[in-house]
Amino acid sequence: MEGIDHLADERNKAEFDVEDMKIVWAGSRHAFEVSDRIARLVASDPVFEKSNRARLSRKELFKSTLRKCAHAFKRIIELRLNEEEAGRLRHFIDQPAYVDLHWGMFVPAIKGQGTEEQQKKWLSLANKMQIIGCYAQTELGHGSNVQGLETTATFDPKTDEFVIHTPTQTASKWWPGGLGKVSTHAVVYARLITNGKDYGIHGFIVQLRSLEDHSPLPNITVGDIGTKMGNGAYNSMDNGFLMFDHVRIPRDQMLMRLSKVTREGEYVPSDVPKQLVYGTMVYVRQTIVADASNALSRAVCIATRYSAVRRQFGAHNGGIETQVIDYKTQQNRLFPLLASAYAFRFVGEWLKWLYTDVTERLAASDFATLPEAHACTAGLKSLTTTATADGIEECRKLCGGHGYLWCSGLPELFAVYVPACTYEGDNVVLQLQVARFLMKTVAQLGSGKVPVGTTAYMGRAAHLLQCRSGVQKAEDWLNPDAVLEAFEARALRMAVTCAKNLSKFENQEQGFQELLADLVEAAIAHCQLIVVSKFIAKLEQDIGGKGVKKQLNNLCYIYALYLLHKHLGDFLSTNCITPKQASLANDQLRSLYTQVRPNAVALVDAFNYTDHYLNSVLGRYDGNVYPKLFEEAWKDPLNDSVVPDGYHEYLRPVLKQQLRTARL
Ligand SMILES: CCCCCCCCCCCCCCC/C=C/C(=O)SCCNC(=O)CCNC(=O)[C@H](O)C(C)(C)COP(=O)(O)OP(=O)(O)OC[C@H]1O[C@@H](n2cnc3c(N)ncnc32)[C@H](O)[C@@H]1OP(=O)(O)O
Ligand SMILES: Cc1cc2nc3c(=O)[nH]c(=O)nc-3n(C[C@H](O)[C@H](O)[C@H](O)COP(=O)(O)OP(=O)(O)OC[C@H]3O[C@@H](n4cnc5c(N)ncnc54)[C@H](O)[C@@H]3O)c2cc1C
Repeated sequence: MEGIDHLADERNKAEFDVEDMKIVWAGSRHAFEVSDRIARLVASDPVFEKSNRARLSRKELFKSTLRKCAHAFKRIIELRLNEEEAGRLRHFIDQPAYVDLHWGMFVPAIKGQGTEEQQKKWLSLANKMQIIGCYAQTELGHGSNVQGLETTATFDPKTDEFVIHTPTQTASKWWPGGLGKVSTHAVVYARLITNGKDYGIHGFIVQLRSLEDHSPLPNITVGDIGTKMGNGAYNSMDNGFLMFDHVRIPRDQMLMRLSKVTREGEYVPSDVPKQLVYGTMVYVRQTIVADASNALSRAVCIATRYSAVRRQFGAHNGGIETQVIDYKTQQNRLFPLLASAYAFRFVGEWLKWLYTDVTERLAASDFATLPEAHACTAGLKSLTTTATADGIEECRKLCGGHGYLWCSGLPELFAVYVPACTYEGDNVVLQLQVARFLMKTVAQLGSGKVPVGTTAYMGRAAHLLQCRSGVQKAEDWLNPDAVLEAFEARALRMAVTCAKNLSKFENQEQGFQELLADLVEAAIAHCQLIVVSKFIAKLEQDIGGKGVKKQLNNLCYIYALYLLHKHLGDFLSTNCITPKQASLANDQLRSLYTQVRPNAVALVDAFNYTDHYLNSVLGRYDGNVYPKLFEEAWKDPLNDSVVPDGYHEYLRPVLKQQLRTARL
């Protein structure tokens, strides 16, 4: 059976050019070539082997992670990989590690919040990994409420130093990745106190461990917070705790790009918005949105290939059974996830553009788009990670019993991914930031201030608050204007209803707390509109390749109409559409599933994932699932011996006892 492509028939059915779709998925031919080359490099290197991760103890897993990171760094230098190539290398190695926080948060925090002088000093060390850093913000007692952090940094003018201190147990840093066992340094967020006054949260570079023997420096207590969910999974990461007992650092280790403390201890506030201290989180939230499509597409690739291999029922007169992918229920669960993976890819591309744009504006002291960038990164991070985590679990169920096996690749993917709903901001807390932004925008309607960017639609409130959908037949739901109008009207009406309900309260903050659940729903409706509109905008671009646009078109409308179906209550209760129009949307959705069906396997092939990256017996490229499931089963340590360890101590006596009882 080796060498046979069990999915060849599926691939032959495709009505579009997979190679062209690979370019669209990657973003450009260049991006495709880099990804393809680096993925193969990783797959062919035995050090990056990962199929045995579940069987390693925590210590073995951690050590193997250190080995992989060291080897990766060596390869980066040997092969002179540039930043883009190094990023792909880390991605395809596919093992959470301290380097994610070093490159993903420590370095960006210094870039964003350090002065030029500080950047010169610390980045030259960090870039060569002569120091390794993490991002130490969250404490045992506070994560979401950043303003509630308790760690203090008190300026001592006598010595020109800050004294970093953990005043209570709840003030202990708790969770930072890379902190537990690896980082030599951290950007520590603490309350700045000078001349007896508390100036709130600021970032400080603090050395934690000796660069000679790696032992913690005096008055620093540091360690790993313990094993996390899932075998393998995120346990390769040393999330840590950290306590300071009056640790002294030089004044110039406060990150001083935004605000400063002078030699005399005077606090010089920044002339830019103080929220820029949150800049690293905005950056990482943007990367998390881009990454959501990776995780979801991976799960969808496994579930789609396996659904084409797996057969149940439907055999007549000894014929073959039905492929489970042909069941409409399977399609109704799987294809919206396939469409979501593509949707998140394109909204991720757009968000990257928005982030670059706001960064350029900030450099030119234009802060006008910062609130929108914050709302978009927060809201889309929340929306895409929630949908991806739920989607991975749905893919596991789509694979039936075998999806529950570790070797399906899905349990570990879920366990690694699901904390994305919490880190970089709890997903509910983040949607509430969007809700605050929306309430402000609604309050300004009619004031002459024209909403722009992703809230531009609110400027057409007069129309959107009273319009009725013109859809009369199922195909009308393929009209971008009809879809956009329904999503815009729903989002606006939900936001306006919240604003109206809010205005009934004398105390606005009390009203906000009372209406939290409705506000989150309104924020989600707004974020879904962004994703739908960016997918539609993508279709308006010049996309070449045989049949590619047609497939993307189908996926775009599956995504939109699936959301419409899922949130039908919103659309009906806001009178944006009628029950008849909802039923037509459903008809159209079923028709789209039929059109996608012959292309499904090719649409996941377009992700161009190697078997190494997928690490899934069910998602193998060749579909040769059953013999490989046996191979994996035989590798399990329980099958090392025919009679298990413990038989003589614990099984035999029980069996014998039962036998004796039966004879009596
Ligand atoms: C070469 C190899 C490369 C390898 C690269 C690898 C890359 C991969 C990296 C990915 C790694 C991922 C690993 C995960 C690691 C996880 C890390 C973490 O989790 S770090 C900790 C994250 N913590 C949080 O996210 C905390 C969440 N809380 C908050 O963000 C905020 O406190 C809040 C948003 C809840 C606001 O709280 P609140 O008290 O209401 O607000 P404030 O008073 O502080 O401010 C209100 C004011 O500010 C505006 N605001 C808030 N946040 C921002 C922001 N980020 N940007 C701009 N503006 C912001 C807010 O809208 C209010 O505005 P106003 O006008 O006053 O209404
Ligand atoms: C795997 C992982 C890695 C991490 N890495 C890092 C790191 O590198 N560096 C770092 O500093 N931190 C890190 N964190 C911490 C992370 O950022 C926080 O856990 C996260 O911000 C959530 O904060 P919390 O734990 O305080 O949750 P809480 O705020 O305690 O949330 C608990 C519940 O309360 C609800 N809730 C909280 N506030 C509100 C509100 N205002 N309104 C309504 N509901 C609310 C939430 O929705 C949630 O349901 C990591 C966490 C994890 C899980």
